[in-house]
Amino acid sequence: MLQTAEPLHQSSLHYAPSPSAPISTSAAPVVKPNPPAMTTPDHHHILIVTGPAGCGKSTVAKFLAERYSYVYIEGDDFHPLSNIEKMAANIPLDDADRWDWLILLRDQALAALKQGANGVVVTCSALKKKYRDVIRTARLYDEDPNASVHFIYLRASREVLLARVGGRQGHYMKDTMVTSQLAALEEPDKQEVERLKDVKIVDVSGSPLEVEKLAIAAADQIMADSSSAATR
Ligand SMILES: Nc1ncnc2c1ncn2[C@@H]1O[C@H](COP(=O)(O)OP(=O)(O)O)[C@@H](O)[C@H]1O
Ligand SMILES: O=C(O)[C@H](O)[C@@H](O)[C@H](O)[C@H](O)COP(=O)(O)O
Repeated sequence: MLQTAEPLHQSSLHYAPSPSAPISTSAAPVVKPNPPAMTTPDHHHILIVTGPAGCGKSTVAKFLAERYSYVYIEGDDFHPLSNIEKMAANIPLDDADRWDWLILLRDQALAALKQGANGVVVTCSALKKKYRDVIRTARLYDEDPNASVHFIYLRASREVLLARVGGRQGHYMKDTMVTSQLAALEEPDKQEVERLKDVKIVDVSGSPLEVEKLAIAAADQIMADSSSAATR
């Protein structure tokens, strides 16, 4: 469901059930996962699943939210109607269209933690570094000293994006938008990854099951790093 930007209310959040089976597509075999390695109850992670349209943000984020019993926030649900109309008309958003949306997603994640969520998974393309920086400001507004923002960037080729956006039914974002998404994209570079240490890059060219495994590895690493930092 799409909704215009509005303050957080319970119905806009998706509380995931306890960790259980992976979310599977009809094509993917259902394989029992190993139990989550660690869910670090003392740490409240905000996992932002990023990348251009069609890379698999919603698929991966739903899966992670279920696995770790985190709240799932679908970024597309928080666009103002004007943004949806633009994208549906094949007009790329610009910076001015995105700022309020990014701030809203940041605040929705913080509000979910304040309401008692263990952690939060948010989908947000966050195509440019300055957009990720807006979300990074969460720590300035956060009352919880154990909360932290992490980005899981889903890397995919143009061909993969085109195939996945093209294969998706009923979404306002059409494959004609992939070119503008890639033009705007600033992949997290070495400096951002090594200096800020809050980005994990996941290759999403494989099958849903392969991607699930890589996403779990990235999230488990985030949680392990937080635990070891806390004990230092
Ligand atoms: N690893 C994968 N392999 C094949 N298809 C995938 C994979 N991940 C997602 N998809 C499919 O690709 C389409 C786009 O995925 P979606 O999660 O909606 O991406 P995004 O949220 O980044 O736009 C959906 O139809 C989804 O089922
Ligand atoms: O699922 C998708 O296809 C994308 O998430 C898509 O809906 C769009 O990329 C973003 O919602 C915001 O737009 P920008 O990526 O242009 O900021």
